Amino acid sequence: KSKWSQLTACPDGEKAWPKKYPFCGGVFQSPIDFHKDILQYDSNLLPLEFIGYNVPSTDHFTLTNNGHSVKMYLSPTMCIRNLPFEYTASQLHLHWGNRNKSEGSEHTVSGKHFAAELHVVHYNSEKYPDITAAMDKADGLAVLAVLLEIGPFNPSYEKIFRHFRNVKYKGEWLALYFPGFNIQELLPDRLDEYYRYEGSLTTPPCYPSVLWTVFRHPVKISQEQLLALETAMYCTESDDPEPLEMVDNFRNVQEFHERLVFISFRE
Ligand SMILES: NS(=O)(=O)c1c(F)c(F)c(S(=O)(=O)CCO)c(N[C@H]2CCc3ccccc32)c1F
Ligand SMILES: [Zn+2]
Repeated sequence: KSKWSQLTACPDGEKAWPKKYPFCGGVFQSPIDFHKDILQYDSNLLPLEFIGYNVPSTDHFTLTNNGHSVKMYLSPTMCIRNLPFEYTASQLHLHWGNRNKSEGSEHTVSGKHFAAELHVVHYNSEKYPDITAAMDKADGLAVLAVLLEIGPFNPSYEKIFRHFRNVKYKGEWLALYFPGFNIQELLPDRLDEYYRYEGSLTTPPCYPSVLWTVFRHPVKISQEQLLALETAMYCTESDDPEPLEMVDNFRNVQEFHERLVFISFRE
């Protein structure tokens, strides 16, 4: 990141994280780079099954800017099967770059960043009562990741992006009613093709508690939708005299020694 982007971006200081959050300097850290000599095909990796992702319009979602990402709380009726346990949805959020460098994904493939990345965070509701109890347990969380790249306008993503303009500043929140919205519209078509590995939260406290599923196929959003994401959000509060743009809110890839990433597809 250039000096300027560091100056204008949220003070991320990921190098300083381990001092305050020891797990950030520990093992099983995410994100990572997927490259061929750490990938291993696993025929037991089944397509994920989503329950309750087609949420009724009576449900509302809370969208909030927490100063380093925009997160949307999801309905607890949403869950995933076909993982070692049943995992219940908690929230979704995104990571992105900046207007001069639209390479803000967290995971990379053969060293290549994608434009942005969507994360849908779930917790193991079979073993833990809520995400707070689950988030520091080795089998506590499951995060679905979608790599985003530039292409045609994406009406499904627009259903959430158009509200981001109303939570521009840290601390702002919005209760949203979506007339019939299937969160699965945000995922790629091939739900059977994904990377799977055990990793961590990519933000402090970086607990090594995440079963990662990164879908192989990227989803396309338009240049304009991406630019709106890269320029609309601030990590500061609305009355802050020195506004800081929320850009480059992705963690750099972590060392991945003696570990394998399992893939559900044959290359
Ligand atoms: N990239 S990621 O998927 O690892 C990831 C984030 F990148 C991120 F920013 C957040 S957060 O909630 O916005 C801020 C930190 O809590 C979470 N939130 C998770 C972590 C802890 C927690 C507790 C309650 C609800 C959600 C979360 C997260 F899982
Ligand atoms: Zn994330």
